[in-house]
Amino acid sequence: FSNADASKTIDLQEIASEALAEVESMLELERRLLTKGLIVDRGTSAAHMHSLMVATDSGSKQRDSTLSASKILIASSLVKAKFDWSSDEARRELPLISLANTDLKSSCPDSITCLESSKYQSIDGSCHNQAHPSWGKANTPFQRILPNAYADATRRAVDGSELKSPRVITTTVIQRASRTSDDNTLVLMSWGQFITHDMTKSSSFTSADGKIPQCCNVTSGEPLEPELLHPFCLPIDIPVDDRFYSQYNQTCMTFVRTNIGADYSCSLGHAEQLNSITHWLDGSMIYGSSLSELNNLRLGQNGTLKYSTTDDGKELLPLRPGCTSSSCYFAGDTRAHENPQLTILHTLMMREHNRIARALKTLNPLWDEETLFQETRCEQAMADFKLTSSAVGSQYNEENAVNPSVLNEFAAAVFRVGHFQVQGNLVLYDENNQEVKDQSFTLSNSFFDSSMLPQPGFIDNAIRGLTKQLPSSVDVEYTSELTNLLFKGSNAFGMDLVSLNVQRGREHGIPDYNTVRTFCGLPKATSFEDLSNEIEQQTIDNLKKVYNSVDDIDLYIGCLSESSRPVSGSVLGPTAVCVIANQFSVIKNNDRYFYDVTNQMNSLTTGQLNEIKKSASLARIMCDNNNGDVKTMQPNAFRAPTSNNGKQLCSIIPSINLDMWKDPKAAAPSKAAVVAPSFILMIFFSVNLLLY
Ligand code: HEM
Repeated sequence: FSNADASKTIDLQEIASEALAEVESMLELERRLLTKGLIVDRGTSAAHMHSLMVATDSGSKQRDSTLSASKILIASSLVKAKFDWSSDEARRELPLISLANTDLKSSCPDSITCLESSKYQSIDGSCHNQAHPSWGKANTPFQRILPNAYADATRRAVDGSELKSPRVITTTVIQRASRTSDDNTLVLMSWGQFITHDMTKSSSFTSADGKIPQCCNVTSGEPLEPELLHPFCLPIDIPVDDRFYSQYNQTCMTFVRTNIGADYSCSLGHAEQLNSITHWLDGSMIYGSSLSELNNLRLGQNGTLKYSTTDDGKELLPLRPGCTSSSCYFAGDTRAHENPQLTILHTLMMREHNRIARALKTLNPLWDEETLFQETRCEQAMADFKLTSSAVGSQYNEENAVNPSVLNEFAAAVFRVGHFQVQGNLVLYDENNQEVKDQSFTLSNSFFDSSMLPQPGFIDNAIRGLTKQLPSSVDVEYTSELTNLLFKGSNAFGMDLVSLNVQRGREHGIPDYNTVRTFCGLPKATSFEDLSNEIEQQTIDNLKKVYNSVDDIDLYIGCLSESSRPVSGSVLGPTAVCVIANQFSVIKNNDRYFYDVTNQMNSLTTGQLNEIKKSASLARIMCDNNNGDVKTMQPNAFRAPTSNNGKQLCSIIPSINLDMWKDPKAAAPSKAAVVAPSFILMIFFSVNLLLY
């Protein structure tokens, strides 16, 4: 090793055996906890709903990956300790130690082989880049802009002490929501969530039978005794005098760590959290991230997706067989029914897919089911979401491509700032723009409840609400529906999303705000006062109460605090804009299947590309796929209807001319008719977020 003490030697096999034994004893502890019932079971309300958000269908695969990575991680720590390496030395030296000749070899991820270059992108996101087939694949690790900031199991304050409980950060820094945006509509928020669910899902560790460990004593509301704590638990302390939870005697909020994965190089080194869905903007929330999910969603007729119907024949998402709960719909992402607006977006996209599949069938009657499905999968999303791209499209160069994976800083901290836009009360409007009082609802009463969707008028009234109601506007102001009542179900209290976000960032070892801010080109702050250009004084005063040093601020909290002074033309501050722009640029520029790439065998024709750029819009999707009563829409649905974005009749909002996809040979798709299979989801949104 380049810097190791040559007098020290290590027996790697011995270390491997020690690591295997340590994981075995962890599993033994888990078995004992399970027999005591320390798992989150159905019906335990907030914790159960949270587990729906963070558990995954591929749980057992992820569990195996986590256990394997844990063995490698433990072995790495043992080697680091033996050589007395600093974190920097360990980061440099450990990846040089191969595990090929040890018992840990079987813990390394299997390598992936690709078919010859494929016309359609794979459903699990693999093989976009033949030389790096795992890039962007589901169940592979996040990447990072900056090295992780672990002290031990989480991040600590710079003086080595424990950081204050995330709940104390919430109650000190976060204020009650009171202000709304002037010019955006609530669909901007919902779209942000929809895009998130295309790109990232940090799934929590589950037991062998797919259940999330319970990390608090559910009877007393207190922390569990240490010997009863599952090794993947990292519960959040709630102070006894908490302004809300004290009335329910809750001093503990359950929290389970994210699954991890090892590097494909099969060497020692740190582990990284896994993204359990494809990293690409490929519509995985519509189509799933695995073949089994996709097969379960396809109808197998004319390229369409499965659906259920209302009494009057309107298509809704398909229903899980035998389901009796209030959230029985399924889509490509398990979080689809987390709130009714999100379920509506999923419904619109499923309808749009089926609308396009039927239109392509009419245009090209000889296309078989598979061709219709694949062409629609590509075409639908491209047509649905107009991206800002150059008029001449872009070029993909495989040799220069870099890893496009989702950034851990983005997923575990920065993009979560979108939560501030959430409204606690959702207002629905009828065709006369009058509130429909008996259908308007609060978020806390509708988490994972999509039973309203089949009600007459509900979807159309909700579409009008989404495109009329204004999102909450101010950074450190949150609705209490999220900070006290998240996933409350029928209980009196729920969880706190801000605490979960802060804890998730620390658990993922996300660097502090000042470090990332400096990476983004802002001056490094040496005192809290140095933040005054980006953060309001009142917020700085509150930050000082909960952080000892300006180098301790959680990235998510720093980015939230910044957005009271957004960069010109954006709703976000400079650090958030920098990380988000970095993320979308890396995903777009390294995707062979991106819709506007013009130099691939499967690229769109110029005519098709122009058609999409000219005419694709969310307004059009809403016009085409509502229940029949939405007759007008502002052309830019993300912006409030104003004089230069006034409501128009749906009939005059531009729509894509699908004749461009007519296959001249009719019997089989010609190259010209093969649509570059990439999705256009994000820039539509991110441009709004960054620039508006
Ligand atoms: C009603 C609206 C929303 C609710 C109830 C909600 C709730 C949640 C919850 C419970 C988590 C997981 C927390 C954890 O345990 O780590 C989460 C994660 C996340 N949310 Fe939201 N969210 C909403 C809207 C949004 C919006 C509008 C955005 C962005 C514009 C967003 C971005 C994210 C991101 C990036 C993650 C991390 C995803 C991952 O990697 O797992 N969310 N959200």
